[in-house]
Amino acid sequence: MEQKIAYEVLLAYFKDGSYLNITLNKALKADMDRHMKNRITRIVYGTLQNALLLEFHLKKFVKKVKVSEKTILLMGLYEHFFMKRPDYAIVDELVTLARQEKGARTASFINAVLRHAFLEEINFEGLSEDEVLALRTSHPLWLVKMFKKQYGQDVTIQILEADNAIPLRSGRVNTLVISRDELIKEDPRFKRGFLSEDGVLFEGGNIASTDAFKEGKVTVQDESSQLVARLLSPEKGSEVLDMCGAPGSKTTHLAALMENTGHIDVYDLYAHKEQLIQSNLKRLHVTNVTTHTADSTKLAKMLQKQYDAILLDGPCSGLGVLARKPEIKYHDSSVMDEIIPIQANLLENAYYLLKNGGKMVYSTCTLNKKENEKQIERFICHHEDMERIEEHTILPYQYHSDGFYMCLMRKK
Ligand SMILES: C[S@@+](CC[C@H](N)C(=O)[O-])C[C@H]1O[C@@H](n2cnc3c(N)ncnc32)[C@H](O)[C@@H]1O
Repeated sequence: MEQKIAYEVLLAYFKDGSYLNITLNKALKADMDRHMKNRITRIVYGTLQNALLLEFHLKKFVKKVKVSEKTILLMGLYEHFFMKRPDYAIVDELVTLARQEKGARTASFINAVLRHAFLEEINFEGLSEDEVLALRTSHPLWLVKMFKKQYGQDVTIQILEADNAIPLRSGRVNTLVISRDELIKEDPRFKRGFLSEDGVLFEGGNIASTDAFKEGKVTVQDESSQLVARLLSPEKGSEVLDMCGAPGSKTTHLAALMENTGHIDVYDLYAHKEQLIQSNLKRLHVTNVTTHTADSTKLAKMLQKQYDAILLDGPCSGLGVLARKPEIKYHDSSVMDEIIPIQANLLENAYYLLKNGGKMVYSTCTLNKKENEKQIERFICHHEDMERIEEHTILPYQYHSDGFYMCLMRKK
């Protein structure tokens, strides 16, 4: 049963590029046993996080496989090398799965390949140090080289290893409705987080299936992402702009910090995403926000007003969230080059929309310094009246959280 569910989630990713976290959350039913949910999650995430390494080993035994066969074989190799389950149990379960899904011929093929592949260790002979590191941690070589250049060898190794950890199930208590202590008392499956003062960690599977979530007492948000709204800390009663807001995690946090006073305008490029923000506003009892669909690179020309506080949590390469979204590391690196000028353009718009004496936060969930520190250095260079107040990079291994960059600035 577990193998079949994990197989279906992984196959949907390998075949159609579906979002892993969305298909997995749909597959984990509320009435499933907690240990079963954990095992399925581990097989799904572990297999995809380690896919480059597992494919490297697999290529020694088969040259061409169908996507359904590849999915089963990678699962088997993951369970053998990382979960250390007995080989006979892995083969038995996966051969049965292959027979049910694809018939007797596929089952005997899977049986033969797994038995051979389990007999050998993974062999990196003849590869460079960087190539071995890239394969061992299943990251593309360009990314390993980029991190090494920007962070040095030791930090890079820790980042790459943290990218292969199973992410925590983190949430943010909605202080408009309940305090963190009260929530934990109501449902003891929630524990205090250790990074954000609004953070909780959940040990019962999917937070979105709890009553607390449905009643708007808690929302799904990584703890490092929760530090962003607190860094901006808008005053009660102030005018706030959130330039890239969907699905609204930080907008709703800003609203909670403002205790539903003042006003927040939130924008996103896509109409369907504006609806996501609206449904989160409703669920989380937020009443001081107006949503808009527009391109925020054109906002300074469109709007006549200026704001006391601005959040720019824009598009980025997502290299801080590889544990949660391992599929990102297999994307083409050219995406990054396209994003950098868009981020610079969004920053320019933020500058013109900010009042003198106003504050803004620029944040990303990436660790690429060209999108973070370097982007802000260039921005500040162009605007002498902008002052950098605080800048933080959270690396994913430090708190078992997403990696995040955030910078608080003030306009003089
Ligand atoms: C990192 S996500 C924002 C997450 C959000 N702040 C939250 O905490 O839930 C970046 C968002 O920027 C939006 N976006 C990208 N380009 C944009 C643009 N030119 N104008 C407005 N929104 C944009 C994307 O649709 C995406 O929803």
